[in-house]
Amino acid sequence: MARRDLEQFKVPGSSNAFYIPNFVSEEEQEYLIRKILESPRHKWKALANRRVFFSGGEVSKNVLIPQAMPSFLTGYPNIIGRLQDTGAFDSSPHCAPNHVILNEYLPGQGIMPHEDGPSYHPVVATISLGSHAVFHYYQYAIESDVSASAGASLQAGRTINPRPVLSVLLEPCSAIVTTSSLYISHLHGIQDIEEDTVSITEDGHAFVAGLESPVANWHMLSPTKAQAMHSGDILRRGTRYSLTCRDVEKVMGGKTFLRQ
Ligand SMILES: O=C(O)CCC(=O)C(=O)O
Ligand SMILES: [Fe+2]
Repeated sequence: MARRDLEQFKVPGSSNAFYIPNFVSEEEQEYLIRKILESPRHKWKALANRRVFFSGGEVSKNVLIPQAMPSFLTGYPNIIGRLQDTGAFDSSPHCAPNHVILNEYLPGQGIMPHEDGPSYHPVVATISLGSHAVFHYYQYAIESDVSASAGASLQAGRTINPRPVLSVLLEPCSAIVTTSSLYISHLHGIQDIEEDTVSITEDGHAFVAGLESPVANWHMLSPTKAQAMHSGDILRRGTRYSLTCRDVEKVMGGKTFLRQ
């Protein structure tokens, strides 16, 4: 696949988020989901609100203990190589993701606002399969800002401003790349609801019901899907798989460990 210029996929309203629709084809999506479902049951870890499995190894104390990735990531359809071709990992230590967390969400499941933490180089590429998600980026509240703290949740003792700074609609087959400060100093999450309702203003801006923040990548969605959507349309969630691909900076057996 030809090298893609990430700049053309920049999400309006942020210089650190890039949305790539149709990153994989429908056929590739079908194949990936089949391979994911064929993965041995013991590889999955059940969490309170989703199931996960780790590819590329385990991360312990910020260090990756590496293991081979499954061929659906490195062979056909070569997700890792395709991500390298975006240039997103050009300045990461291994110039490619070496760790992939696969998440499975059933309708009604989500992920609380969180940070991905310091084990990783500050770039994450997330591929969505099987269903859409509305993905929000949040900021910590300034403690003196009383109105922002109303209804806010806490992460590691810090208050999160409940109003997202950026919201994007992730279509099945898409990739979103989050970098720099949006990775380092922001949080991200997906609400645990069964459906998302889109409202569209007369001037063509889309909002997700219940949230003040607009869908920042509305004009980047696959034309057929976005054009077919009307105000008040309900997007029912199905089972969604996400492949979250990152580069763990320190790898066991890597240069740092070989040095005597
Ligand atoms: O499923 C997603 O899109 C996000 C998952 C996530 O944030 C994570 O695995 O850290
Ligand atoms: Fe995350």
